[in-house]
Amino acid sequence: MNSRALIATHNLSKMYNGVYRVNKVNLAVPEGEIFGFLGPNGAGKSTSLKMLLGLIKPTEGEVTVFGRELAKDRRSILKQIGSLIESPSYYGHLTGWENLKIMQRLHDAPSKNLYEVLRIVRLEKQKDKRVDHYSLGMKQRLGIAMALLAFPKLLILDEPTNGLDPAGILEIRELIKSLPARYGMTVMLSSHLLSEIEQIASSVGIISNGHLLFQGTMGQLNAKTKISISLKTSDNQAAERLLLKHGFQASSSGPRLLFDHLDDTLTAQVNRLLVDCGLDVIRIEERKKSLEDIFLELTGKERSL
Ligand SMILES: Nc1ncnc2c1ncn2[C@@H]1O[C@H](COP(=O)(O)OP(=O)(O)OP(=O)(O)O)[C@@H](O)[C@H]1O
Repeated sequence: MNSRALIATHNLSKMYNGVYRVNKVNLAVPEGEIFGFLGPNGAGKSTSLKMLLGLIKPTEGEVTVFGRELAKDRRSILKQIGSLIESPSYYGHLTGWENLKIMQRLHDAPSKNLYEVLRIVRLEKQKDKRVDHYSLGMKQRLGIAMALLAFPKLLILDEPTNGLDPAGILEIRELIKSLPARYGMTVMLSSHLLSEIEQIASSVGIISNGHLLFQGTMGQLNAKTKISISLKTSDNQAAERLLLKHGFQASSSGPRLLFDHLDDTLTAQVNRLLVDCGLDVIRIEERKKSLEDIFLELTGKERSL
């Protein structure tokens, strides 16, 4: 990654009851990006995020944020991070405004920020309602407003769209996406949904069973999706032998022959070779390995270890 890593971890690990739930994770979250931390339930996302925020102590490894070691400079680092981990904490009997006011004083943030964050999360009209009477989506937006109050350089959000309805998800997604350009923030957020990360993140880290399996830009992850040509003939075994003689290696057998890296010209050549040798070509299909396939492949492999 080209830009500076705002968060970097070195062999970050956490053991619970003799089992490593986070295992030698080396994260590099680039500045100014939205970094999606993706993994199935129980993969170790929340545990990792809690270590980044100094909420729990790593069993091993180090966390560096803004180029400074978290263990040595905890207070000043945490002052510049906004976060929402698990459900937002608030006083239900107080209004949204009163809750924000408490946070604003705690953070020593300018009071004009109160209006600004309310506007960003679109809670201006409900600010005088008791939070007990808020919908789940409103509570989540209040949580994000609290995390934004001091306009931190870094925002860490654990499953921010969890439990929201589709309209709420869309709204929060658009809001988060606007933060790097509008306020120069770096955002790290976790999700167990590939579709969510795909739509929001510019960089991604994939974790499963405590291991970081992939880290890079969304473009690098997308580059792993590949097109293959699937072939069905009147005699697949004969076709496979014939094509191999001409330098075409099938990547998998079964009812279809699969070939990687066949462009249009080579596909036409394969077709001609088969027909010329008296083999009927019944189907030629293009198959694209989706991101979902790759995600399942990555996490599935890990599961079977
Ligand atoms: N305090 C704890 N004590 C013991 N085990 C824990 C503790 N916290 C988490 N774990 C275990 O560590 C593993 C990772 O949990 P974690 O909450 O980090 O996963 P996650 O990726 O955030 O998934 P989810 O989305 O389901 O929360 C799980 O198996 C969980 O049961």
